[in-house]
Amino acid sequence: MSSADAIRIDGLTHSYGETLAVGPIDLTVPEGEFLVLVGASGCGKSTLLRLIAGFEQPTGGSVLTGGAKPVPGKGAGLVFQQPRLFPWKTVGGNIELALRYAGQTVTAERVEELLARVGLHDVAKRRTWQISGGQQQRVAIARALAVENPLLLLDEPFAALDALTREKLQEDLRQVSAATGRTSVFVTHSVDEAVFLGSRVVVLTPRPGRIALDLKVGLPRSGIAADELRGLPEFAALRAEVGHAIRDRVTV
Ligand SMILES: Nc1ncnc2c1ncn2[C@@H]1O[C@H](COP(=O)(O)OP(=O)(O)OP(=O)(O)O)[C@@H](O)[C@H]1O
Repeated sequence: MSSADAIRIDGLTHSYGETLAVGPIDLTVPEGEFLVLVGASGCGKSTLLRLIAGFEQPTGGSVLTGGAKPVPGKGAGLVFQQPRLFPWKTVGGNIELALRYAGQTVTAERVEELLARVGLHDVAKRRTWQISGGQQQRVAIARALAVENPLLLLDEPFAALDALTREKLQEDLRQVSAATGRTSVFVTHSVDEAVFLGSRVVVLTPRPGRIALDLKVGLPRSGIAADELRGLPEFAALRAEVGHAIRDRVTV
């Protein structure tokens, strides 16, 4: 494993009972990459993410993050489809908990700085139910960034949001990613989202999930407006390539 590899997956398989859900998969993710896993429903994207987070143990092969076996709850910042904030805490209180859990110094400045990073201002004292769903998901991302682990794992974090909010969060996450350089693995069903966010897109086959396409996305990572990016001919070409790779393998 090169020291610059954030994730290394070798001969990975995962079965639920008799059913092979994932693999075999070999995949190496260098530091700083924004990897998007995309594929049809049930192809094993979430399983693969849970294996990288250490929540599940592989039934075959190995997963290493930062050169070691992932430790559940410690190895990465995690964001799920639902924000999963603590409703009895304020917005700031939720960030404080994450900082404390990560063994970091808790200051009001640090909390504000993390919230500002995801575009939130003056909400630290509010209750989580006093902010919108999109804002709650921003808090969840800020909480994941509070963990100073370089790995960020996101499982369809924008799937439950309306289209406009989703686009705004995609745009902001792209900027956060460019600014922090965190190695990220992002799971989605959306081809558009995959190409918009990823520096690399991996398409999985229907179960068992194997790598059908592993594509480097050479689009600019910063300094370009979302509309301009989506309007590039290269964007359309990548979208078509990823879309074909998914459709070619799905029988309906
Ligand atoms: N805990 C479990 N026990 C048994 N089978 C499971 C379990 N979790 C997932 N599976 C099965 O493994 C396969 C992969 O599931 P997984 O949730 O990883 O896919 P996915 O690509 O993330 O799906 P979706 O996009 O619909 O969320 C599916 O067939 C699913 O039914």
